[in-house]
Amino acid sequence: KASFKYVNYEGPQRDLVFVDTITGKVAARHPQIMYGRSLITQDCNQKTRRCRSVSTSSDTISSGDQAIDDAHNYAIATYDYYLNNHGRDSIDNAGMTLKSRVHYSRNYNNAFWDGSQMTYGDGDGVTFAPLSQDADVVAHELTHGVTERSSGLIYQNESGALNEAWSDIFGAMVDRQEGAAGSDIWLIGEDIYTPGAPGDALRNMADPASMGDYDYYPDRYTGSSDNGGVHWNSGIANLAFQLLVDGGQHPRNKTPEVTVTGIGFDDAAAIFYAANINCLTPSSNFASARYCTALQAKALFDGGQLSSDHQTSIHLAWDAVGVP
Ligand SMILES: Cc1cccc(C(=O)O)c1OC(=O)C1CC1
Ligand SMILES: [Zn+2]
Repeated sequence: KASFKYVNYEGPQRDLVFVDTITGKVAARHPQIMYGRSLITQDCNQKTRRCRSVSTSSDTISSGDQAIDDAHNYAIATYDYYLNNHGRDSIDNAGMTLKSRVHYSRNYNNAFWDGSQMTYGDGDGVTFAPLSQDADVVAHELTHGVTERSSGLIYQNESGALNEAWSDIFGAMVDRQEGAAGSDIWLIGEDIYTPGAPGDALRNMADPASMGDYDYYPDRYTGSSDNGGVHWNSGIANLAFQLLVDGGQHPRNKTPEVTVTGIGFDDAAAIFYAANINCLTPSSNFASARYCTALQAKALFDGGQLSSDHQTSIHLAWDAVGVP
């Protein structure tokens, strides 16, 4: 049976979307509300101020500068991902203009969301190539904006690791939409990290420890570096998401051995998106993430058999990474 319920997302336009309660996917959007992408992409020309606008096109561009084109075009891809899969109209769910700045500073090995825009360095050519040149990086930065406007997860310690993980998770989902397949989906920054050394990545969601990150809650980092390990402990939630999608066991044989039944990309992403906008709060920790993802599985799939199967998989995925 296919039943529909309309979900009234918050936001000035009060978007109305119809969610299929069996699949959890957006089935239809309110016909009267117009959706239009709005973008501004700027070239900072290796400076950090007075960047000049190079495009305000709502469609893809080909300026000849790959850093500019990728920042602009991957922002469009990320906007489309959130609208088509989750019924969200931009970062604020009210059509906010997506602002990006590229060629920021000199040899800048960084990309960041600053509360109102995405900014990408060119990298130093050794550690990083220009950082907008990977779809998962652009979607990662834009998702920091989504998280800031929804759960507001504080960027330190456990809430900060969840903030980072949600950005990697939706970065992977957009990478997949743009053509990544198989294990490449789970590599973060693979197109821009160490351009001279193929095959590595900034992070690996399916085996975080292979890139030096944490993959098991009892072993988590509890120091103060990296804002309390936000880019390191994110591996714990990243791995939980990958196991929820694909099924299987922890890649480094933890005891007790846990085997997860996968539920696929669409349902896992719907549940994690709903947790961010409906349940997680600024100070949520890993235990809250377990609670919220299980709760949203029940809410999205209406408490039926599919819902209980999904809840079982969610609990096993968090068990597998040692989250209580
Ligand atoms: C390269 C970099 C440095 C510091 C913070 C971030 C950050 O945005 O958290 C960052 O970008 C990423 O992690 C994106 C995913 C590759
Ligand atoms: Zn980040």
